[in-house]
Amino acid sequence: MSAADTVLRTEGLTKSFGGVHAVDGATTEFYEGKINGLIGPNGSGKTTFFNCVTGMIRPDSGTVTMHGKDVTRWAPHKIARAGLGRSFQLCRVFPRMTVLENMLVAVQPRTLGEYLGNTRSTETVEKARAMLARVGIDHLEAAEARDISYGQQKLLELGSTLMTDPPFVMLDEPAGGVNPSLIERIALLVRELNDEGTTFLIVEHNMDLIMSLCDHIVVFDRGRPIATGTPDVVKSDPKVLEAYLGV
Ligand SMILES: Nc1ncnc2c1ncn2[C@@H]1O[C@H](COP(=O)(O)OP(=O)(O)OP(=O)(O)O)[C@@H](O)[C@H]1O
Repeated sequence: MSAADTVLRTEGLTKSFGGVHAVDGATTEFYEGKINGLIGPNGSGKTTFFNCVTGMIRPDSGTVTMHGKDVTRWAPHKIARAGLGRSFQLCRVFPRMTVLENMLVAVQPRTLGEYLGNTRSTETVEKARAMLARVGIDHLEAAEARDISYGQQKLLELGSTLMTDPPFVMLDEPAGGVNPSLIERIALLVRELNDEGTTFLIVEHNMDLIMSLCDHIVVFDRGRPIATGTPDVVKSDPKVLEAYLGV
């Protein structure tokens, strides 16, 4: 694939914590219009990589290019404005707000009236309801977020991430702690959105999900990629087996 197809590129990305090289000179490419996956054994640096790319932590060195723009060390909100939506490994919702309110706070007020009145336009509320229906939790709109299941909270977080129509979405362990039927729903939604043009980068432990969903996979070990390619290519790479099984 050519540089024009690249949605995200890192070069020599490095982040250490004390003596631990969490991300160690990682040069990677992820592609526009694809469902990209990032996998690797525990502690291989996936979340640190994710956080460096999304601006949550500052890399020590290296560069991050998104949609052709150098976004290295940009603040998370600025990266979000440049078209990145993201979800968190540990689900982030506002527990005492209702499901619908959680969806609405994902969108900035668009008029002074909305801002001052702390209200949202009918159009925004309709969009929030439609998105809740899409992720399958519209029947829970009046419930407080803390009262719905963890899997439903993950769907809520995903729905709120999608409220701003980001062209590129990064998901950190969307299936973690989620029951199989909700995992299937997440997979279906990712596929549908991808068909509609949204690019994904998914960090995930659930190998079946990654292998069935992704077009392009990067495998991390000790803070850097050791294999890249289609699911079939990485599945049969001896370096990947070695990293996972320690053989
Ligand atoms: N804030 C931190 N302070 C110190 N060490 C850290 C910190 N964050 C990560 N590490 C270390 O960096 C390494 C990479 O961790 P990271 O969480 O990025 O890996 P991971 O591949 O996401 O792991 P997992 O699959 O278990 O979530 C690990 O050795 C971890 O202990």
